[in-house]
Amino acid sequence: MPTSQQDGGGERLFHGGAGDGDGDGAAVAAAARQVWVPGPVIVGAGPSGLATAACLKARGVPSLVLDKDATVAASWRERTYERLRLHLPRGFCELPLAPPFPPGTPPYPTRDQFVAYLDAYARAFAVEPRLGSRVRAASYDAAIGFWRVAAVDEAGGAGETEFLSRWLVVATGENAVAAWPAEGVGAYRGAVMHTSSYKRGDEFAGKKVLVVGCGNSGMEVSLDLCNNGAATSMVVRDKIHVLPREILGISTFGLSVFLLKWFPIKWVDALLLIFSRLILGNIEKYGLRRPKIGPLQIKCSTGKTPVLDIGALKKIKNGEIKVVPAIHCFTEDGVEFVNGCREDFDAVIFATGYKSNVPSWLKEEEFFSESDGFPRKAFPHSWRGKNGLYATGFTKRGLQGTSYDAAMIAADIARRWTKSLAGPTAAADADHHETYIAN
Ligand SMILES: Cc1cc2nc3c(=O)[nH]c(=O)nc-3n(C[C@H](O)[C@H](O)[C@H](O)COP(=O)(O)OP(=O)(O)OC[C@H]3O[C@@H](n4cnc5c(N)ncnc54)[C@H](O)[C@@H]3O)c2cc1C
Ligand SMILES: NC(=O)C1=CN([C@@H]2O[C@H](COP(=O)(O)OP(=O)(O)OC[C@H]3O[C@@H](n4cnc5c(N)ncnc54)[C@H](OP(=O)(O)O)[C@@H]3O)[C@@H](O)[C@H]2O)C=CC1
Ligand SMILES: O=C(O)C(=O)Cc1c[nH]c2ccccc12
Repeated sequence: MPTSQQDGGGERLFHGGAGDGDGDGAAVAAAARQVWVPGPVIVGAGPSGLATAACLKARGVPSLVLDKDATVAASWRERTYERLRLHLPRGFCELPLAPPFPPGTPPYPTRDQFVAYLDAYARAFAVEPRLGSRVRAASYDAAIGFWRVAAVDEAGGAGETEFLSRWLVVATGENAVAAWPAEGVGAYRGAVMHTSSYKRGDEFAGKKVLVVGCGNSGMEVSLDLCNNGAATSMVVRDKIHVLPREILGISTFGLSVFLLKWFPIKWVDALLLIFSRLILGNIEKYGLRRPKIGPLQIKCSTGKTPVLDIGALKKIKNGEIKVVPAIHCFTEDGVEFVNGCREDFDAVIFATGYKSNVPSWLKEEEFFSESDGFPRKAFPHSWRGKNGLYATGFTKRGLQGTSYDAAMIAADIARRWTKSLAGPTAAADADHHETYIAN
């Protein structure tokens, strides 16, 4: 953690880098509380932030990781349900430079196993984020060539600190905040929650529950509710692709990655759909209409993930999970669907996805879009902006995208770091190079 020394009215601090112990360098300006960070500031201590810090560390670059929550990987620890497992095989979910999951880990690790993996990863690279530090605002100060990152101490004690750094890595994730339908729930009086708060189904035993949305969250939460004795309905308002998680004993994802090395995406999609039909049957008769475009093509062009079925489909087929159409409006005790039918529900669980929170704190609109909070450039160009701004974990490619970003960002910053140590002329050359590449 940083050292601090009182100097006149203001506090001047120096941060020695994550896990590097107390700092020993010069301080910067004399505002209320400012900390100069020699390496990059990374906002977010999820898989993306941890992987970037680890890759930087491996190249000898210190960094400061900030997270608003009290633990690393809080999205996984706090905002997922208990029975969640990774839906991609563990080999596709490992972070860079780390040994594989420990022996005995199942092919699809549980949430707790993944959290333990992330804890061990942070420990192995001695990444020690400054936790409970919520970034309220960040902006580039062109006059001094530094990012000003204002972070609030969530516990209240330390107030607000402004971190100053040459480099800012945005690692707050694609799933930073729950997305709710703009219409709200009107006069509805039952229980309402989002899947990010859903933990387990036992509190819903014997209740009538409506799950709104049929992505992987909607499907898996519906299955969990059903397994816990809730009478479950799931809103399917549009076309969706449901694929078996495995085909002929091979993970559908792994098989796709392999086939894509040899065949065009359209052929691979066609093959996936043939196998899905053979394994899952005709799912259209259960209200699950397939889009015309194939699942991988949709994933690539929009980022929308196909459902990888872990058992919900069986429950849909046997009627335990009831597929219902879009909601027209909420009533006091339930909903009216677009087909005019009304039904009462004890609880409504929104499985309506997530949003980036970047526009709420990053004062920059050239690289990040203010409308969706994602980099304007898509993978594989989404990792670097201008003036030392980087983004990791915004590729819509899961943890594999995270690993790619982390490696690219660390290599790029390490090159500039080395030049900055070599002196101002070399550092200016590095910046010139950045402009050249970016344009
Ligand atoms: C339920 C679920 C299951 C998934 N399963 C898989 C899978 O099996 N395989 C796969 O490859 N991908 C999967 N993904 C997609 C993706 O890999 C994960 O969402 C992953 O956690 C993304 O990591 P991240 O670090 O980018 O974001 P997060 O894990 O969300 O981390 C972001 C961090 O930023 C912090 N933060 C946010 N705002 C601020 C702020 N203003 N100041 C300070 N800190 C802030 C948050 O507290 C959080 O700790 C899944 C996603 C979800 C939602
Ligand atoms: N085991 C695992 O590894 C799991 C992984 N995940 C991953 O987490 C990420 C987020 O998934 P998820 O939370 O499912 O979010 P998604 O964004 O993937 O899905 C949201 C769903 O909600 C629907 N929806 C949105 N608004 C409404 C509305 N007003 N009425 C009805 N339906 C609505 C969408 O339908 P439409 O298409 O019509 O907009 C879509 O089907 C994904 O990457 C997913 O793969 C999630 C759960 C488990
Ligand atoms: O969980 C997710 O949504 C992911 O991003 C993982 C993922 C990346 N590419 C895919 C293709 C099909 C299914 C899941 C994924």
